[in-house]
Amino acid sequence: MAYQKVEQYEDKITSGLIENYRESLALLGEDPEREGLLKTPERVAKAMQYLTQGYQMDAKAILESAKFHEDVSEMIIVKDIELFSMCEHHMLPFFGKAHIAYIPNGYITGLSKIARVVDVYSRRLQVQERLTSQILNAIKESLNPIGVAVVIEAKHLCMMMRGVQKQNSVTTTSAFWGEFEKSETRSEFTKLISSKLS
Ligand SMILES: Nc1nc2c(ncn2[C@@H]2O[C@H](COP(=O)(O)OP(=O)(O)OP(=O)(O)O)[C@@H](O)[C@H]2O)c(=O)[nH]1
Ligand SMILES: [Zn+2]
Repeated sequence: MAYQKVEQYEDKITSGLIENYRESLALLGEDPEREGLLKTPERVAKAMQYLTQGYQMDAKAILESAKFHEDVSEMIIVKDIELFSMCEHHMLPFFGKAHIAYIPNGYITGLSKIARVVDVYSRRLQVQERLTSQILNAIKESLNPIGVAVVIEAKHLCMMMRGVQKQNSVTTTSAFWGEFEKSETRSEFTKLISSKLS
């Protein structure tokens, strides 16, 4: 019964979005009834729901679902994690890579969970700075590590295909906590994320 109610609620949201996109097409000067656009409002509604599904996800639950006791005290780095998000100002994509490190304090998490946390926060309307700090905070609060570092490099379509129209600028944001606030730990991390696998 409860499940049915959730389903009905989700259907209502989807049909509301479809109606809105149909109207938007007309307002933009298109004919929503022409063949190629008939299913477009539905496709866009589904795409937008997919791209914002992070609101329904719990980063800490994901990290804790594969939390293992392990006496490791070395830096663990997962780098070059692709990310696709949408800027909250223009609802246009920004995309790039995240590099994440933590130093465990008795607990590690599954490596894939680190990449999943990136998806949880990037599949929302975002600014790159907040995305960076939300990832850091989730790891910090779930694993209670000795330190966490997050660096994100991204290109923003709102700066490329409109507005200032700069095609090559890359924005780098970073957040460091704990041991990574020390310059030697931070530089070891920076050195390791810049090295290429051969
Ligand atoms: N700090 C930050 N700014 C962002 C991000 N994504 C987009 N922006 C910026 O948000 C700003 C919004 O500025 P506004 O002046 O309100 O919007 P606008 O008139 O569309 O600005 P222009 O893009 O300069 O044409 C722009 O400078 C964007 O480049 C982000 O992730 N972080
Ligand atoms: Zn933007």
